[in-house]
Amino acid sequence: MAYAIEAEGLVKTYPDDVRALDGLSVTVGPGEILGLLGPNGAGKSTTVKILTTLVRPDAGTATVAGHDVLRRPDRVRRAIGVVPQRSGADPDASGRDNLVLQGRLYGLGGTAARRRAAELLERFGLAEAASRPVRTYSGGTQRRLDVALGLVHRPEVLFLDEPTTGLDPEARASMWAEIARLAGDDALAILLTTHYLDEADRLARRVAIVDRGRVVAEGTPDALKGELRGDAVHVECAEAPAEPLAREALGRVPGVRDIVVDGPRLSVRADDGAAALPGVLAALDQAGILAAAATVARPSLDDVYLRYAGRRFAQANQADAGPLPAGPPPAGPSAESSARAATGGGAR
Ligand SMILES: Nc1ncnc2c1ncn2[C@@H]1O[C@H](COP(=O)(O)OP(=O)(O)OP(=O)(O)O)[C@@H](O)[C@H]1O
Repeated sequence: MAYAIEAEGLVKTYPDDVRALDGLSVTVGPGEILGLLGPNGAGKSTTVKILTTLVRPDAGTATVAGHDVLRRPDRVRRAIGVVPQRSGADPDASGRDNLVLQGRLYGLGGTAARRRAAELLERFGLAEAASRPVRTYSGGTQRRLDVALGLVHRPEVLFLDEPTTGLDPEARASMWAEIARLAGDDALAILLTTHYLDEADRLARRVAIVDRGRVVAEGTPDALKGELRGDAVHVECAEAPAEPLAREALGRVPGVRDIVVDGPRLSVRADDGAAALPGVLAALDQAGILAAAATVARPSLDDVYLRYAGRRFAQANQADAGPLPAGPPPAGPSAESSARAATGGGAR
């Protein structure tokens, strides 16, 4: 299969030894949405910048729409649409004028640019707002215009960098529907970065979980979740226990595996979470560890992240994952072999 995006072993170190990418590899096929999911600082934007020719990698290779990003950046740029985190629209110009200008920048004649602008205004439900200055737009309307701007020149590959950050639930849902249509009807290859687990779960056919500059797991959301046999049992302790003590106590509970101790939050897996819960609480009690709350849940992408990155997604986000100069491998099983299993061998 010819990939629309193929990146292999990307490495990028910024000044002061900030290792933003540490051997990241991804592929995206035509008509496919790949969700690049990771907490703040994981390396998602740097990946997008390399693939859109804005930043040079220190090592690794990448082709986009069949063109090498280092050797043919001009061709790559013509083949891609980019919707950056921060809107590039002129706030004082109208939505229509922004679209027409974008068309002219891509070499369309005046009539063709106006025709394309009208098409996109219609398609993205912007016809009513078309003549108003962009600064009067709501967040959702502005974001729809940003996507329309990325599509003016009919790209083959679309990069969406956190497309729904800051949008209200209704605007997010409508953006999700539009993105799904772009991959479905228009067969665009879409690389979407997000730090919303639910967004990746809903929208992406495949998800690559990025942590500290590398892909730690990749597959369909269902395959990734399906790999986690059984239920997740989460216990929130009144205060953070000593890790060896908590591990030892939980390790004695029959049928319990994949123990993660993350401050006051303890997590294990069990085939039948509800049946295991009393034993888990009793073991903690015996060890003098006071549980404040406990939940049993079917696997979520958060559990997938926890398994491969060794910490909870929200915590990594808050902590600003930050760079690791030469960090240790994540906790858990061999990320690469499991990731391959999740995708039937297709993971990179
Ligand atoms: N121009 C730069 N100079 C120095 N360090 C940088 C630069 N750009 C990014 N970094 C650092 O590289 C790491 C990865 O950043 P990147 O923006 O790629 O992550 P991200 O996953 O996109 O995060 P976010 O969701 O916050 O955008 C972070 O530690 C960031 O601080």
